[in-house]
Amino acid sequence: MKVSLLQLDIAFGQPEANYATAERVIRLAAAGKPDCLLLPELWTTGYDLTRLGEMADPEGKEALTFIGGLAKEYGINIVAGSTAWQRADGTTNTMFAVNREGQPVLEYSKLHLFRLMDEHLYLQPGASKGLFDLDGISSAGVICYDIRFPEWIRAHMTAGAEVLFAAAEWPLPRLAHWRALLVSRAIENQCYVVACNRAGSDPANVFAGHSMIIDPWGEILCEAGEGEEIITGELDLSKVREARRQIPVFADRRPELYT
Ligand SMILES: NC(=O)CCC(=O)C(=O)O
Repeated sequence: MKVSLLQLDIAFGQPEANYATAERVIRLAAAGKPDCLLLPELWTTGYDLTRLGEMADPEGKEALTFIGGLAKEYGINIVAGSTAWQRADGTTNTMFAVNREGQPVLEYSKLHLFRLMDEHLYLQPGASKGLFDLDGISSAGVICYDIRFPEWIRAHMTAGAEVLFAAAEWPLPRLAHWRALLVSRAIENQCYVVACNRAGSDPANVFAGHSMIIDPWGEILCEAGEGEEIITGELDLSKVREARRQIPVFADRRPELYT
């Protein structure tokens, strides 16, 4: 599977401008004929939390239609990072994915809200797993701060996932954490980690970029710099099976002792 990561800069609180950027960059990336694209977290609005309720997309319909249309036009899978969805009980930070026919295959709302960036004041947390199937590959999706919770990622891996897609707006001061956490999630779960961060800044943060693809042995296959960039890498799923065969971590677990 060939995957392209779209490390976009995001205009603060300007969905129209961000849709235009996303369309331009998706068309550019799709020309390279990847099997799958990945976008960052909250790419339609950025972290304009005080206005997020006004800008949130009712049940994600606008974003789903937009991304679904492009996926179908190019015949590619799109793991569409996350956008703000308006629900009956508030706003969620929701990741979604569509298949080559433009049909939704994933809807996952960020489970752990990041207090340092005030998410808990404006967002409702999700409550279900981000498992999905992409061209027959068992996959999982998580959003930014969720990568700090290894037990949550493990719950997806014990359910069979082989690829972890992460969408983020991760600030530059914690770049070292971003890299170490992602590499750790890949090694401990013997899976591919495909992680797309944003570039640029907003009134409160400078973001780290450094989107990357990591293989099941923890080797970084490709990594962006800090600016806007598209990076592309190939996943070879036989490497997941080989790593899990050589070091049978999943068979050796003793979960009855872990609580
Ligand atoms: N958008 C986020 O969830 C940021 C998470 C983060 O920066 C962290 O250190 O964790």
